[in-house]
Amino acid sequence: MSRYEAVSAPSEVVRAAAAERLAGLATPPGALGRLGDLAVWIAATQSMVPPAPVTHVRTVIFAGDHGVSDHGVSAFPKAITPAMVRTFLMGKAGVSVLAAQHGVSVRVLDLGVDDDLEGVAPEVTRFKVRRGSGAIHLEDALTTDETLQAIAAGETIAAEEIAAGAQLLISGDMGIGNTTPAAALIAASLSLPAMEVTGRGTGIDESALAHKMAVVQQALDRTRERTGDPIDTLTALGSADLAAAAGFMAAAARAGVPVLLDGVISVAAAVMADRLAPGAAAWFAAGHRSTEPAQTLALDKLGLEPILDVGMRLGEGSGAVAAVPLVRSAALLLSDVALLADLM
Ligand SMILES: Cc1cc2ncn([C@H]3O[C@H](COP(=O)(O)O)[C@@H](O)[C@H]3O)c2cc1C
Ligand SMILES: O=C(O)c1cccnc1
Repeated sequence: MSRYEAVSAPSEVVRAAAAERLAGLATPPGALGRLGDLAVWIAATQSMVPPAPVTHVRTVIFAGDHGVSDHGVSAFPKAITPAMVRTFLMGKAGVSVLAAQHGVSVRVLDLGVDDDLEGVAPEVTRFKVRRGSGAIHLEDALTTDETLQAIAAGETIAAEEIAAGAQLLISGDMGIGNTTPAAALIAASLSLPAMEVTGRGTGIDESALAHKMAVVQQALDRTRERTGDPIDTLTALGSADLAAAAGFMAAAARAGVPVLLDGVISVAAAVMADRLAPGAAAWFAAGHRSTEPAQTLALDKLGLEPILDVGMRLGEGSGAVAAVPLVRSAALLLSDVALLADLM
């Protein structure tokens, strides 16, 4: 199936040329630290040395509800999900404020919110697959057809964002309960037990955390035979919003457009994208480290070191958007700092 075709990495020749330019800048070797690595990565993804300024950054928030949210895994009720979709549309969410400050566009899409979102613009629900997903410890999240529909939606959305000029894409999330399927997808993909991946999400207490771990473990035990395949894994343990985010990232990588990852939901989608399109992770950078344990475990597996580590655990794409100024600075340093050889 073509969906599982490997993705070629950013050009090694360009990467080497970018590394050579970095080494020749009028700075001591290594003095730019991780900004230097980031600059080399951006240049390689652009296939351009020096890299172009990263002006067009676009965020897509994939919204959806999760059957598990009725089973004591979150500190909040699922009615928050449609309320937050309306808040993104008003430009008043956490990510909205950061994105406005940094000149990043935000588009929110309802893939599976358990509400008909009456009165919102039709383009918000254009890709809706269903209302809510199955409670993954008891039943599959989706049917196979729904998973394929959601992945295809994500691919279309990526193509639209790229056609609109995106040089860097961010996937954000909104959906009460979504840290549970995100942890389950990461556990299934990395062969880890629930105990290692499950975190507090919106801030559950000790006893709710023990219960959430049991829910994740039950979901893993229920589906163990089917998680060798990424589409089956998304059907069993994911959701429409997570499958669409995975399709979005896989399509970005195939198109040669870099993606800046956010917290545990975004990184779970990235793990799935790298399974759907092996090698896709070479097109991803990690915006920040979330407090969710699964996110760090998955970033290690993908070989990614987060840019920021400031204790954020919001989701929505916020940690990635907060890192955008550093990505921009990295590209600009590699293009605009003098070469030491030109000074002497
Ligand atoms: C007001 C509010 C705004 C949010 N924005 C993102 N999330 C984040 O928290 C939720 C995931 O955590 P859990 O799995 O514990 O429910 C998701 O909605 C995620 O997008 C929010 C959560 C709340 C309550
Ligand atoms: O890691 C995240 O992005 C996250 C953590 C908790 C709740 N929502 C999102």
